[in-house]
Amino acid sequence: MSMTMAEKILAKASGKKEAEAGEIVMANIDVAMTHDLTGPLSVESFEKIGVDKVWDPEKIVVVFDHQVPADSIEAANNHIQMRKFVKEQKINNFYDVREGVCHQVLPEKGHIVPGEVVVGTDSHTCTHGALGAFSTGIGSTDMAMVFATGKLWFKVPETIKFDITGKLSDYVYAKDVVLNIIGKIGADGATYKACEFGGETTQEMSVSDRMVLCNMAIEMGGKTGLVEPDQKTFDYLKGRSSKSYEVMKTDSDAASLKTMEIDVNDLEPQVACPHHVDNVKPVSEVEGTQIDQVFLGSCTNGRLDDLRTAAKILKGHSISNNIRMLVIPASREIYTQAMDEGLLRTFVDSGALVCNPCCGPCLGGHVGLVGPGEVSLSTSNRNFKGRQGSPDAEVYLSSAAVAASSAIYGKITDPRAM
Ligand SMILES: CC(C)[C@H](C(=O)O)[C@@H](O)C(=O)O
Ligand code: SF4
Repeated sequence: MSMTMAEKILAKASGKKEAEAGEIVMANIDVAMTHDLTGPLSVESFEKIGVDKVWDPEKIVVVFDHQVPADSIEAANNHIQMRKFVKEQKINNFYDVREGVCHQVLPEKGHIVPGEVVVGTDSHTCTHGALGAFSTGIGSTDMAMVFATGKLWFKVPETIKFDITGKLSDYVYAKDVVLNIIGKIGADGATYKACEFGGETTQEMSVSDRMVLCNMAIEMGGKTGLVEPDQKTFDYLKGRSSKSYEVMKTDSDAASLKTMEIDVNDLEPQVACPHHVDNVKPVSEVEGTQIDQVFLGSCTNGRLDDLRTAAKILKGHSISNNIRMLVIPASREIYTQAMDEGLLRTFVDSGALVCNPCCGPCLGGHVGLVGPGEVSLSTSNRNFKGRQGSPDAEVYLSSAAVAASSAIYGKITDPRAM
C-alpha cells in the first residue's frame, strides 16, 4: 500500500506493516520530552498512576528553558520538583538552566533521528519533523501515561504536502515562506494534518530553515511538521547522534496525501500582525509601524543563521533610542558560536541586551515582557493578545532580518531598503 511518511512512521512504531489516515494506533514512543513549565504537571499525573518507575529513563529528556534562571519562587519550586524527579528516576538526559530552548537542544544533542516518534509536553515539538521524525506536542496527563507505559495512541493524520518551488529573494527566508502559507490557509488551515514541506526550495534549505517551517506547523493547526530526510539531514546528524535510524518517505500516490503548490519567486518579507498569526501582510504594507521592543530569539528564529543575519544588518548601526532589543540565542551552543564569531559583540555595541539561552518573552512568562499600549516585534511564532505580557500590548511576528532593520529605526522597516 502506498503511504505517507506519517503513516509509515506510525505503522512501524505500532508494530504494523501498514497504517492508514483515520486509523487509531498505539505507538511505541522513542523520545519523550518535558520541560520546567509543563514537567511538574506531568510528574504529578504520573505519581497519581501509582507506578514507581518510568518505562525507560534513557528515552526521557528534560529541559529547563521557559523560566531560566528562576524568576519567581513558583519557578524555583518547579525546578526543585523536576530535579528531584530526574534524580529519582535516573534520567540522564537532563539539561538544567544553562542549555537553551528544548526544541533546539533536543536535535543539537542528538536526541532526534529520522523515523522516530517523538512527543513533548509543548506544542512546538513539531519542530523535530525537520529531521524526518513524527514529532508532536501532547498534554501533561498523556505524558504521564507515556512515562508509565512508553506508549501513546494516535489517530493517524492525513498529510498536506506544501510543494515549495522558486528562489527566495535576498532578505526573504523560511520564516517568510511559512508566514505566507499560514496567511493563505489560516490558523486552522491544516487542522490535525501532518504538514510536510517539500519541493526544490525546501531541499535547498538548511536544517535550521527546515526547523522554522516545521516549528510553525502547529500555528496552522498541524499535528506535526515533516521534511523528508536527505543528505543535509544526514550531515546534521553526523557527530550529533549515534542512534540508528530508518528513512521513510511519502509515496506520491498515497491515498491520504493532498498537495498545495507554493511559489516563492516573488515573495516579499512577511509580517504577522496583531492579534492572529494568520493576519499576515507583506512588510511593505506595515512599514513605518512604531515599535517599543524587538525580540530576536525563540525556538522559531533564535538559531545561528538568524543571529548572523541580524548582526550583519546591525553592524555599525545603533538601535533606535526609542526601543529595547533583546537577543536570546536559542541554545548554549548557538550562544558560544555567536560569541566566537563576534556576533554578540555586534549586538551589545548596537545597544541590544543579550540574555541567556531560554524562551525569553516569547510566551510572556519570563524576561522582557511588554506593557500596556506597547508594541513588540518578535521573531517567535505566536502573537495572540497577551502573548508577550500585557493583554493591551500588540505583537508583530517577522524574520530576523525584519527584526534587525526595524530595531535600527524604531519602526517596522523593510530590510531590503537597508
Ligand atoms: C508552555 C508550553 C505549554 C507552551 C506550548 O505548548 O507551546 C509554550 O512553549 C508556548 O510556546 O506557548
Ligand atoms: S521559545 Fe516560545 S514557542 Fe518556543 S518553546 Fe519557548 S515559549 Fe514555546
